[in-house]
This record gives sequence, C-alpha cells and structure tokens, in this order.
Amino acid sequence: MSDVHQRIDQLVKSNNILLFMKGSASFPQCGFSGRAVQILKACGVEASQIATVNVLEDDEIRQGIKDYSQWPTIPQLYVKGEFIGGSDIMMEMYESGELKKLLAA
Ligand SMILES: N[C@@H](CCC(=O)N[C@@H](CS)C(=O)NCC(=O)O)C(=O)O
Ligand code: FES
Repeated sequence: MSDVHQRIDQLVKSNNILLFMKGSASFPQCGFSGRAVQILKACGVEASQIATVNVLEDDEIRQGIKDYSQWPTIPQLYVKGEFIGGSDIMMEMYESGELKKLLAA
C-alpha cells in the first residue's frame, strides 16, 4: 500500500463523516465544496461532526483521493468508511431523503 493510500485509509476509518473538500467547512474555497457542506448541514449534521480535509493544502491527497475512491473530482464524502459520492450525488440523495437516513444511522 502506498504512503498516501495508507494515510487516506486511516482518515476514512477514523472519521464517521469525512468530507474531502477545497477549503474548510467554515470557509469553502469552491462552490461545489460549499454545496457539499450545506447539504450536510441541511441533513441536521452539526459543523463539529463534520471532519474535513482541505485538498488545496495537500497535493498528494488531492491526487491520492481520486485514485483511492476512483472518483475524479472534489468534493468527496465518506460516511463510516464508505465512499458516498460528490456533490451531485449528495444532492440527489438529499432530495430522496436517503442521505439524512444514512447520516442519522
Ligand atoms: N459534478 C461534481 C462537481 C465537482 C467538480 O467538478 N470538481 C472539480 C472542480 S472543483 C475538481 O475536483 N477538479 C479536479 C481538481 O480540482 O483536483 C460533483 O458532483 O461534485
Ligand atoms: S475550484 Fe474551480 S470549480 Fe472548484
């Protein structure tokens, strides 16, 4: 396992709700990442429950997470170690009520 793969594995396994994003929850640096944070909040998740990784501060993770999840873009949401998707998928799952259920479980 490569170093970055191992780092990501560790992050994903130790944070219930983990968002790889550009910027931070309180200061998103891209509209897609901002939308992802808003969707989580709309599901009733407190800011303090959201762990985030700012990929703009870590080029290795910015590339590594795409390989890890086999998903080409940021943001990327992980819940309980499982890759959920980017902001479009989050929005679809929010609208169907599925995301709220998943986050509450
Ligand atoms: N449709 C995507 C939008 C996300 C997106 O297009 N992200 C781009 C621009 S922020 C990206 O991550 N590009 C690669 C990069 O910046 O490393 C989604 O559902 O999340
Ligand atoms: S940083 Fe330009 S679209 Fe996300």
